[in-house]
Amino acid sequence: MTEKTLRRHLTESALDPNLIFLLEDIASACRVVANRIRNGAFEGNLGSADATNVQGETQKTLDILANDEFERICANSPRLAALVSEEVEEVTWLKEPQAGDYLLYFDPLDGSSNLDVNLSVGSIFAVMQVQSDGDRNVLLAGRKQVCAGYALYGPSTTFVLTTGSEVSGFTNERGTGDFRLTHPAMTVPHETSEFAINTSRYRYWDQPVRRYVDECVAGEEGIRERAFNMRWTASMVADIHRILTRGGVFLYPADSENRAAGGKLRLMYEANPMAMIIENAGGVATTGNQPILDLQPTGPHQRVPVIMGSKSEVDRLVRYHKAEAQ
Ligand SMILES: O=P(O)(O)OC[C@H]1O[C@](O)(COP(=O)(O)O)[C@@H](O)[C@@H]1O
Ligand SMILES: [Mg+2]
Ligand SMILES: [Mg+2]
Repeated sequence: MTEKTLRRHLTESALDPNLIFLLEDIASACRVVANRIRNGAFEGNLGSADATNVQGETQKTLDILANDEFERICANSPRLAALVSEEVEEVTWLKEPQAGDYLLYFDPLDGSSNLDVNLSVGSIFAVMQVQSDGDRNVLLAGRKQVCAGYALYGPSTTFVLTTGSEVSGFTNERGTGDFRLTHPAMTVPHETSEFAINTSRYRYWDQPVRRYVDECVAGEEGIRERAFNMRWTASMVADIHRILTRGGVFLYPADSENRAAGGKLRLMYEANPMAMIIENAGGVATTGNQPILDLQPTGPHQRVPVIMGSKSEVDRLVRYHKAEAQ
């Protein structure tokens, strides 16, 4: 472990000072959200709010509070032009956009069904840039992300960030409140014997996903000739953090039940940021048929199929999808 704080890590980088400003605001928002979650039971903030979001999902009180904290804190950033949040239908414009201004995409609270049972949740974010003066197009492909990250509110609060190449993990220190670099240069091992998928959806799956999972479950007797383990936390942040730490493959594929909606997870503030992190850590992120980061978005709340993690397993899943398509 190094003594380096997130602030030092950012100020020693070659990043635009306005982006550093924004990233420090995002980290502050995550710190505040962590406290709101920790004190949720005392402040009467567990449970559902009397509202649904743009995806028709019941909002938790903390979904709304977390969104408000992100908005309140990040609105300070002088070159932040717009916010795209899971919890807000319309894009929130903060200023007249100028080329190079920043666009923040975020899922303020991910895995919020875990809140009431005191399991891990997180926040996910990505930053892109306005392409030209006056351009209000926020539907940019994930390859244009200038940075992406997440906070995991688990036994400790962890902040994971990539600004282009390396993926760095910071742990929030009680007392000082600093995020300290505890996991430099995180990498996803290429090989793994662990998969993550909600297996209660087996009846809806397409053949390539069934084939893959059936072969894993067959263990030593099957064609994989080894035992596989399965983990599913129902919080993408927690599952991806485990995969960044010890490898694995995460699947929320298109299936017969969610296909009409495009999938389950949202492209702009779930799939894209996690895909950038996984790719920069040496993993692979795909819909099954194409790299997530190459998708041309069609809407700010678009849903997509997601398969990401250790290269050898994701490559295998892509092969199974190709074989099915032939
Ligand atoms: O309940 P399911 O179908 O297993 O879905 C779990 C998935 O849904 C999500 O909770 C969606 O995120 P939100 O809580 O932000 O809506 C992911 O984090 C997770 O991977
Ligand atoms: Mg989410
Ligand atoms: Mg959410």
